[in-house]
Amino acid sequence: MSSNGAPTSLEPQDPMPVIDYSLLTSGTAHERSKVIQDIGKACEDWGCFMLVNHGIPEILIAEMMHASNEFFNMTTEEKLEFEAHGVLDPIRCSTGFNPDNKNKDLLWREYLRLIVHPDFNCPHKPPGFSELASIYVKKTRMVAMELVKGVSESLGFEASYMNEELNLDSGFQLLAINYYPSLMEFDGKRGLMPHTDHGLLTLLYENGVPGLEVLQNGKWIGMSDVPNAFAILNSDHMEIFSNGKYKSKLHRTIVKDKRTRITLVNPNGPSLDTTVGPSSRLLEHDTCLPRYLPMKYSEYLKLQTKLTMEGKHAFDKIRLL
Ligand SMILES: O=C(O)CCC(=O)C(=O)O
Ligand SMILES: [Fe+2]
Repeated sequence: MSSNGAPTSLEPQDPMPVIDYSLLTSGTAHERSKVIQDIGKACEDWGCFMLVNHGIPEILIAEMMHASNEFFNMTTEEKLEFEAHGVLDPIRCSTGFNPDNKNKDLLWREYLRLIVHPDFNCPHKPPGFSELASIYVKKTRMVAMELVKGVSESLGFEASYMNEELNLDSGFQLLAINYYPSLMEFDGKRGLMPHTDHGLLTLLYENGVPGLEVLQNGKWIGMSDVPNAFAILNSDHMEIFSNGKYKSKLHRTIVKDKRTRITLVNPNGPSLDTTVGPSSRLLEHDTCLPRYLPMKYSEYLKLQTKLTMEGKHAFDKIRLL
């Protein structure tokens, strides 16, 4: 606190914010309004937070982790059926199909990316995986949508505003499962390069093996020390819609632990045909200039894929100021 009692700006040693989801959904009116304030502050000061008491059963998460492990442990031939192609392919798997890909100087991981909303897609094997994933993503989507309502209110709008403006009922949700092999399987560098995600909010759950880091005040900070919590990250379209108030969070992964790391990651975006720009309500004030060019979400995804190959980011193409 400063001498006049107002909160001072964030200090690097401030702990990462922790948000109690249960207060958002079943707290008293006072608790809900306080947690919405906390969400707003977390989104503005950090661009990320840990979410506890999210109500997603630990047993379901453990079963998802187990089934994901089984998926990645299938033979290369079995996984080839789901090999990655275009960015909007409903099922995209990228693994060490070709041993030459395992360049030990590059950060290595395998992944399976599924479009799970508006339509649900999932590999038909291993047995039971699809049924489990379908239950899991319904639950994470519900949490994400409640969080977006809270974010909407924290920006001074009514809870349903972002849902309506961004057509979230037919919103695009992915389930990306990342698999960082154990040191026994692969003794090179395991991780993921610094990046921001597309969409509004990413929900991420890890299997107890740390590695995720966020850039905060010029320092990389680990995001792993809250048990049974989801890491929530602001994504590009949150920054665009809020006209720069809630910044997209730069994150990376470096796995030092020798065990296998698995993460269940849900980016949640608007519907693919929604053109996203700064909220018109935020631009009503004469003094407020748009900081981003509007772009259709599907175009953004395609542009991002193309530019990533060139080591660039789509975000830089639409930033105006
Ligand atoms: O697996 C992780 O630790 C990070 C994954 C991630 O950032 C992503 O899939 O976009
Ligand atoms: Fe990410």
